[in-house]
Amino acid sequence: MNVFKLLSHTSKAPQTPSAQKLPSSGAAANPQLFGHDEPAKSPEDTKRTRKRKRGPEVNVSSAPLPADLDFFGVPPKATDAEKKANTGEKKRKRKGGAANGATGDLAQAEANTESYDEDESKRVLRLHKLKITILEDFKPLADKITAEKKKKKQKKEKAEQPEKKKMDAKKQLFPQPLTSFAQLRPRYRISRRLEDNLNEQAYAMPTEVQLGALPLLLGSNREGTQQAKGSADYASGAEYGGDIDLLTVAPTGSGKTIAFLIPIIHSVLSEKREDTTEGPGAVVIAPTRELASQIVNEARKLSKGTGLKATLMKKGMEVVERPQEEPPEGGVSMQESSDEETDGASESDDEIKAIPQKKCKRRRSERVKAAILVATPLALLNALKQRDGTVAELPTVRHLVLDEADVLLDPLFREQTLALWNACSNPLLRIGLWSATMGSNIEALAVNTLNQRWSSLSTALLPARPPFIRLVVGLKDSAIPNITHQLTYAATEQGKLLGLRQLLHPTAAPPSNDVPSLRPPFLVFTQTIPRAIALHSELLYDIPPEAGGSSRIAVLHADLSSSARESIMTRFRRGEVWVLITTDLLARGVDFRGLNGVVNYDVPNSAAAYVHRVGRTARAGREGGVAVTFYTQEDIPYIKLIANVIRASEKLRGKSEEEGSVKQWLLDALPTPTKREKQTLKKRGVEARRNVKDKEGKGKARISTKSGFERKTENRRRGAVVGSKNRRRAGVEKRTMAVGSESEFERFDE
Ligand SMILES: Nc1ncnc2c1ncn2[C@@H]1O[C@H](COP(=O)(O)OP(=O)(O)OP(=O)(O)O)[C@@H](O)[C@H]1O
Repeated sequence: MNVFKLLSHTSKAPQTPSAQKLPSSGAAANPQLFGHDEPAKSPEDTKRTRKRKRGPEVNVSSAPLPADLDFFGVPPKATDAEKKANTGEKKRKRKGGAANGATGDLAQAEANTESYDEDESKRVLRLHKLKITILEDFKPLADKITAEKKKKKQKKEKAEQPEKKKMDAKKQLFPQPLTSFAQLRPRYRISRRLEDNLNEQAYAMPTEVQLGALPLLLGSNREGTQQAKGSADYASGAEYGGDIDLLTVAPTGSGKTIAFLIPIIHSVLSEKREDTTEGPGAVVIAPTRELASQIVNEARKLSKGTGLKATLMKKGMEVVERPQEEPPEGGVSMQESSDEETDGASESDDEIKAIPQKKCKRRRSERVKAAILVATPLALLNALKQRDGTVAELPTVRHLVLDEADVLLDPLFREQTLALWNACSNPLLRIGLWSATMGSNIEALAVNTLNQRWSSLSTALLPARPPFIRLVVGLKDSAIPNITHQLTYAATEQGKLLGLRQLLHPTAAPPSNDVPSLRPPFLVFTQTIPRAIALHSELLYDIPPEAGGSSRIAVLHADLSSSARESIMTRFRRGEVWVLITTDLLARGVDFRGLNGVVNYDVPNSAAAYVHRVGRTARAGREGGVAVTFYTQEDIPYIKLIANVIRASEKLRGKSEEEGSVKQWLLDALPTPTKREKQTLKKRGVEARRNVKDKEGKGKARISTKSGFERKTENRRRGAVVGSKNRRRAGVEKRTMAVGSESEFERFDE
């Protein structure tokens, strides 16, 4: 019997394994999460139907749509404007292709790229659940601070500022949406190589975040600017010409990486800075080495053949000119320690290790010559730290991107990240903060930091201060709607192990009506490194040798060497490893395209952590991703945080309260954690699981460190010894029975 059948809460109707479409079965025809069941209207259509209702709620798993509305399986119908632009491009290619940046071609293409009018832009943005707001607009203020002689006038104007700020603070923007990648070159004049490199990825259409962020970051277009000037109410954002600071909150797996890389590459290429030995033009910070290296790969694919280089910050690299120095007495070499990067997980504090001094002799360092540098915060900070403890400046950096900005500005990394932000001393620095989750405190911190930086600059010679804009896709801080969630009460640690084994051996317990099947490859998350290691040894022999045995299961955590981490990542990506047990090290940003599911063996320590962990599956619009979360008695005080996220995600999918997996009675029954409890949980995780063993060496939260196979073999051996003893004893007994009956009771004492 499937013991979890009665205890599980699952969010989706049953599916037989054969009927189930899995993320591993390939890319989705449409990577968008919202609004792709409605075609984009051509500008002409819009004129005909000015007023329209909002698009219907998206139901990703809905029944087949009528042919004229089924835009899921086929590329979207191009608007007339796009068709013309595409035809123009094709004609140009047929002619043999003009030189890169040929203005005649571009002018032609540009002329063919009609823009959406105000109503249509608003409709498309709303349909795709994009909300773009100006958090701080300094333009009117900065325009007025022009010269000394206007001081008197300034005083009066300053008095009006608060009112102005208030009015501007909530201003919404409706930029021209980017509904096809073919619009990039004619509208924003991106380089031919960049366009070709993007085309090589064969993305059918932009995702929601790309649809909104690329027009904002790539700047103005002729029509957009005219519209912006022509209408007082219509704010397209084009007047900022791409010169903005941007905070983006968009779902996991929605393609944020290329949304920030394309504008960076375009900008660096436009600057045509020949000498990259002065320092990088753009820096991207990510919380883990795995994510940083993935971003570098993406950047390299997009910048292939452009002459622009992207590099991962590694041990021994120099970013700025520093005098060759011996490490301080008994101290730690910054260069050496930079490789011991943290993972953003609760145990990361333990991971910054001291290196014995004899290892600290600094080699002659390699100087970074790349235009785009991708690094983890500690690695870059260590490379910038000078002997006197100060941090060297990076004046060449014009673009700073904080990927997973909320964790980078969380107390764990905050100091390091802010130090790097401040080290980017170029007054024209533009910042991008990107994540799938963003607390309001992070937003406030970003605004504060921007204000402080601006007030420390001598602004007289600077252009107007750029606005700080926020782009939100979908529902903020929620899990993507195309995942099937399963919240399972396992009561105890043993219950969790049993549950995981049932997932590993689906034939032993065929998927019931309530429990979706979880096919490898999948990730298993634990709270700490020791628990990941223990769970790995427990399950090591669970996969039969015919299927590859112990080589199919691996553990990845921050205590492993970087080469071991890299090798496990490669084996998992290649499909050689099927089940990867890990900590929150892999919870954020890491993109395993065909990952079928995620198991939260230990409950994540915040709602945001849940959103990121489960977001490793069902990426780029793929269907069939499953997220299983086991909870025990110890988790009950906190599980409501997770139940709420699941409820919100199901609502986004169009499920009613009755259809959803998390029922109202469960939410009513679960306690609501206090603010303090939430903070403690985030910092330390569930206390009972911190110590693997209690005083008696057992512990409720203990995962046996012996594999099931080893234990079985041991038990069998022990059984055989006992059996042979018993048999021997039985023989002796028989003989002694014959001698005297009192000997019969002696056995009971043994
Ligand atoms: N327009 C697109 N069409 C199809 N796939 C896309 C598109 N853009 C990006 N992708 C793919 O989507 C996947 C996820 O992209 P990416 O890693 O950038 O997501 P993300 O938004 O940064 O996610 P996370 O929040 O988890 O970091 C990648 O495999 C990427 O190649």
